[in-house]
Amino acid sequence: MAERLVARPLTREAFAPFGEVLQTGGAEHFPINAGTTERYHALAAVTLDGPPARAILSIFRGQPVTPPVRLALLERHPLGSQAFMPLDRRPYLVVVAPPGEGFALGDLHAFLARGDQGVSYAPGVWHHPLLALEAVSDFLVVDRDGPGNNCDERPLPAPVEVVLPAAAAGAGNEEGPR
Ligand SMILES: NC(=O)N[C@@H](O)C(=O)O
Ligand code: NI
Repeated sequence: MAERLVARPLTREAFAPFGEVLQTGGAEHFPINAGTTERYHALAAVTLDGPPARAILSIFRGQPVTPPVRLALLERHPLGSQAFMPLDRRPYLVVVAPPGEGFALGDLHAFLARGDQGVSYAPGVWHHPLLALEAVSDFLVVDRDGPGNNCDERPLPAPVEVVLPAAAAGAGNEEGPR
């Protein structure tokens, strides 16, 4: 019998122990380009620790998962942050646990992210690899490329199933607060 983990809506406050939420709502912003563009500034910083490395931008094309989603492992990137921004503006799942040498099932948190929200995992934060929902979905990913081991995987102590709260199941892509 798998442990049930209910996903809750992603908010900056709830995600703060794990990193930043990339969204326009609540962000510092100002007009640029003679007022033709609004800059939502410094939503997150890119962290590159360890040996000299570079920040790179990639696109991850994720196959969708169908809740209830059964998890078997988490991973972490001890030497750098990793950010995901949905390009198809579909909701997706984020599962995290605080940084540290390990984690217990009680340390896991699941979030349902809207299609207008990205996340940036702080270095060392345990997280599940990309969990797209509904359809094949592209994500812009910003993370560290360089020497040193920057990906540790750790099996869960027991199977976990992530379920969507009925209320959030229809979250879809409606925009967050602006
Ligand atoms: N391994 C890899 O590039 N992807 C994972 O880090 C992930 O978080 O999806
Ligand atoms: Ni990762």
